Amino acid sequence: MNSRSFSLDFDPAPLLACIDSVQASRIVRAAVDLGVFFEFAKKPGTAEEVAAALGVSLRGTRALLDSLTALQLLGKEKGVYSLLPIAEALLVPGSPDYLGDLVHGSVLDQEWDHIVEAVRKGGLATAAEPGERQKRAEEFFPQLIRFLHVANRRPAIAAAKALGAGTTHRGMRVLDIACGSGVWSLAVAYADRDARITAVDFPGVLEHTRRYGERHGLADQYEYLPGDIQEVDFPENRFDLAILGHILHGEGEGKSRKLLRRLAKALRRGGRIAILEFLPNRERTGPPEAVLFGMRMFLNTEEGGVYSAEEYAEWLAYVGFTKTELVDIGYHSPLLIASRAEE
Ligand SMILES: C[S@@+](CC[C@H](N)C(=O)[O-])C[C@H]1O[C@@H](n2cnc3c(N)ncnc32)[C@H](O)[C@@H]1O
Repeated sequence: MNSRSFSLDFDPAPLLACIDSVQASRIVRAAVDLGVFFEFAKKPGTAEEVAAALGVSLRGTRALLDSLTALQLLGKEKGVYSLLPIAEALLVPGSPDYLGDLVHGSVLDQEWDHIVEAVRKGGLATAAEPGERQKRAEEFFPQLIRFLHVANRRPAIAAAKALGAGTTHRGMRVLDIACGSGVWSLAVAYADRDARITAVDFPGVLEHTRRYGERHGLADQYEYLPGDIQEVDFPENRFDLAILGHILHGEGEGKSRKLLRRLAKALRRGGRIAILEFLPNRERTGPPEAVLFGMRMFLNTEEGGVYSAEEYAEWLAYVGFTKTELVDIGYHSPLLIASRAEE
């Protein structure tokens, strides 16, 4: 017989959370597939009414609707369920910020199924000719920027405030590098009617940027510079602010440093660089979102990775931006503002 023992000398929660983590996404995916949010967009209803409308079981509908309520996507009062604003904006098909198709498994997540192979081989991303890189980007990024336009919108408002848009820094000339939807510069344009934005991205993505600008009534503050950020000519000595929102992680150290050197020339006296990035600590032991994002970069890119605030500060100092300030904008990606010390 074994000796008497029953203790567990550690907290199993970190692993249990990993094992359980699939639940929420599968519940939301099922609700999207069954048309639950579309049904509630017509009117609130009881489980009985929704089950009848969707032609599915009452027991399953109750479990699903209660789960969605616990996940804070539906409200429930006296047995009647209704969409909360988050579900109305993000999960009803046809909404401008619809993300339901992404919950359903998207191009953004395909690489995770090949993680074992990637770790064995040292990566999955294959080198691409410049034209091919642009083609891949123009296919992949329109979907990602739809997600980022929602995820980054509130942090962008906080960042624009921290950058003094419309207050201490009126009428800034802003270069939004690899702008995607333009979410970070749109917040600056919204805060300051006199701000002027030059948006840089691949031409096929800039078509989307233009539409976001129009949607928010801010398009008249924009001009566009299409091309590869590593090759396009930036006008020299022209800008007050260069925004690098979630781009350096994909470029990796060598290309990021090269880009920063070119941006330093594009900025005029007093100009600043704003970096929005996942920032792991230097040992890369946390925060978890930042470190795990490094795994995503390993899977999706040839050279990308995550870098600490100290590493970015070193790269920035090398191109003359020796003053750096880290601002908490209530997000997994803080705002790093860099300027030249003498200014
Ligand atoms: C992760 S998204 C970030 C978008 C936006 N800055 C944000 O934070 O929401 C990366 C963007 O960089 C663009 N991009 C990536 N590599 C690029 C390159 N070499 N030249 C131009 N744009 C590029 C993509 O098209 C995409 O819009």
